[in-house]
Amino acid sequence: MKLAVLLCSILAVCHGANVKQTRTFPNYFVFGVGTAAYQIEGAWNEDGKGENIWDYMTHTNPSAIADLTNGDIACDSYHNYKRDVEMLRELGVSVYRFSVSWSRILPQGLSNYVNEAGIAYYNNLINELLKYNIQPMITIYHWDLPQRLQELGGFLNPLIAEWFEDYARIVFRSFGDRVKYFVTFNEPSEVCSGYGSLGKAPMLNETGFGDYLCAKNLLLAHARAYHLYNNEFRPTQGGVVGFIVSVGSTAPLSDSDEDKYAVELYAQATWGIYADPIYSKEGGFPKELVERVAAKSAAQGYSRSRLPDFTEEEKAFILGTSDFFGVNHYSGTYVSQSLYTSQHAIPSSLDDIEVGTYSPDEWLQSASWWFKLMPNSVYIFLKHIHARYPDVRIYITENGWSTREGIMDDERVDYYRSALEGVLDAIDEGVKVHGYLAWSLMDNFEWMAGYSERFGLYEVDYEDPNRTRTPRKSAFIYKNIMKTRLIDHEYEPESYVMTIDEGR
Ligand SMILES: C[C@H]1O[C@@H](Oc2ccc([N+](=O)[O-])cc2)[C@H](O)[C@@H](O)[C@H]1O
Repeated sequence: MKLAVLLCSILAVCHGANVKQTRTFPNYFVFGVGTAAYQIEGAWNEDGKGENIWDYMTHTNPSAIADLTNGDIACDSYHNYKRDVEMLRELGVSVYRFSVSWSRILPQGLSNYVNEAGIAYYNNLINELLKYNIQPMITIYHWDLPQRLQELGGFLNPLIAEWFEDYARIVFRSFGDRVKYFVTFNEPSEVCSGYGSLGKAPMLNETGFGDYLCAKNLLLAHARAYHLYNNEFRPTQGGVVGFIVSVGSTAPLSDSDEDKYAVELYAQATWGIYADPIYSKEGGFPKELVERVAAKSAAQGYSRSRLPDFTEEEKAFILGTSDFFGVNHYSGTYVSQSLYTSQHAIPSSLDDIEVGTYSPDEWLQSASWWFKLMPNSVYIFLKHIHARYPDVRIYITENGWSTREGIMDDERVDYYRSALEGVLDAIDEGVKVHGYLAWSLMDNFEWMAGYSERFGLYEVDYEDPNRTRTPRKSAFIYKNIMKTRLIDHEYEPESYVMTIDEGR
């Protein structure tokens, strides 16, 4: 036992190195990393790829992005995918989550024309991964809708469910013989924020309408793809299909019943709206949210609720359509009814529930304005999901920390160590967490923040035409955690030269 750990056990007061150090991750637990197509691929118009809503938005409205950049080249993974797989081997991950670009596969979004060069690119990547025993996890949709479909209304058009089903069929048919983990949608809240705010493409800003309509259509699209897999592909391919929700951690600002209820309302409005229809016992949108939006809509003079509800048939069609709960987690906040101010956009979902949030100044600020470190946040959100849906199998599909440029990223090292302690704490208490995928394999195009925020285990040099990737300190630390299956707070890399371990 190392000296610091020994002292810790004697004093029983630990900071960083602590008595839990020997806890190991269970055998069933998988580790990996994630990326997304628009954020890394580049080659925005190469080999027949069609335009998507991020191409369109960044080209027609460059000032929407903090540093006026775009994903035209990004990490150039379209040409560098073999180096990406080499990095995965260096790290020793067992799962790589990446997304496929709808408009690289179907340039116009619709299934009449398949771009074989796009299919070939993903086949090459998948085959390279499997050569080294790395399991691919495909996200079918990570925010990059073909522009043509946006011109037809995008997620505001109920036909999106059919368009998505057709696209998913091509993905399952092309890759499902080798890929056993699929995710239909990454973070519906962020997809739909593109229809209810200026925060994401296509920046429609139909607040309190567009986001709700998108939620309904997206859930129906997801369910169609899930049933399609069940009926046509699962019998021969035998994989799993999940859905990824972004869940922040929350705590009531005070012990009052109002603030405890505010936690519930906030959960309903920010993630229950997407998760309850699939994972709850009864299905459908969360009850109080439905009531509140209906009441607010009536008070605002609308003759029907701005939240279009499901029919009973639709509820049944969506309920249970996920084989696991994929969760992306970053920030946390205190919530309270007393913090609500009527300065929220009206109408909007936060105005509908009349709840406000607060993150103390003492919480460490990441490089992303929206992301402060709430103490114990990973444990808190895992317990919250478990309490809401006790039987569900959870995979943390994204978690990480943003910094500016620099290789010695001790903040990120501390972040990963304490996040993974939170995972172990939750597992100890019966939460069914089966995997953890760090965000991200490498720095990439961080949506509205461009390249100004960095989430990578590997730093990417955007000045270099080859987009050289260099491992950060956190890459060595995460590698050691995956290799030993425990969190050694004392571990320091012997050198900062990355190699591939035998057998990887
Ligand atoms: C850094 C990754 O963020 C994911 O999306 C978000 C965005 C905003 C929040 N939030 O809590 O405010 C959480 C997650 C996204 O899926 C991924 O692509 C990365 O950009």
